[in-house]
Amino acid sequence: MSEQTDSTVDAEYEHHGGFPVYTPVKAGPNFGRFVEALRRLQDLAVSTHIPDDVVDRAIEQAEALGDLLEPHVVPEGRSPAGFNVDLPGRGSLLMLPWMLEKFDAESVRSRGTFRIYHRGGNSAAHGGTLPLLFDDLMGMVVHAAGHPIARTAYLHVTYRKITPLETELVVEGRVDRVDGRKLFCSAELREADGTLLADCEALMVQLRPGQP
Ligand SMILES: CCCCCCCCCCCCCCCC(=O)SCCNC(=O)CCNC(=O)[C@H](O)C(C)(C)COP(=O)(O)OP(=O)(O)OC[C@H]1O[C@@H](n2cnc3c(N)ncnc32)[C@H](O)[C@@H]1OP(=O)(O)O
Repeated sequence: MSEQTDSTVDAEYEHHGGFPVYTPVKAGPNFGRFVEALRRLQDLAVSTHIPDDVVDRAIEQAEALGDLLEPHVVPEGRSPAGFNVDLPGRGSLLMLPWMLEKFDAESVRSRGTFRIYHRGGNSAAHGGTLPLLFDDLMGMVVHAAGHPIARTAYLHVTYRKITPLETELVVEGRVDRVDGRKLFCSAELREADGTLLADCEALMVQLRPGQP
């Protein structure tokens, strides 16, 4: 997405608080592969015990990669990262690398796995990675249901069972109730066979004009 300068394109944008107007920045053909290569590095960074000489070579190569990328830094909203729905995690390295499979006013559903770099204790997904999944989902739920951008006021996650790594899981959420600016949302994380792993209740609050 990039900042939109033509204010006539979306007159509704006055309702999106202080958010800038975004338009899609399409990822190039190899951008998904680039992000996946970085995710693989994250998996390896938390699951290897490498000898010092390999650490030194890895630092050299990682720093060289940083130098290659640095000149291409752009302002928020002008990178393809995070806004390409045909890529896992919409092409964002921060987001869970999941694929959207339903996005409409009724609900938003996505499917994917927690990876090695999401590992918490004893091979379960780290407890902090579930709120990340749910919070990002709630942003999409609000948008899919046709509401202006809202911010998360609270996000209550209930952990029902250990969330496994490298296992295909499904998350689905929806807006349950609207009360003025308040959108009460819920979501569940399940295994492929429907077993409930965690659920979430969130309050999303629509922003006032200019609100950050
Ligand atoms: C065409 C379009 C294309 C768009 C295409 C792009 C899509 C691109 C999507 C990007 C999507 C970004 C999604 C961001 C998702 C995050 O926000 S993630 C960041 C985590 N959240 C934050 O940082 C939020 C920080 N907190 C805040 O900014 C403010 O506290 C809030 C949440 C905006 C609320 O503040 P406020 O506006 O001053 O609200 P306030 O008047 O105090 O309260 C309003 C109502 O909510 C209630 N309330 C507020 N907080 C709570 C609470 N914690 N518990 C219970 N009740 C509460 C109040 O009691 C009040 O109720 P009523 O009296 O009206 O009944």
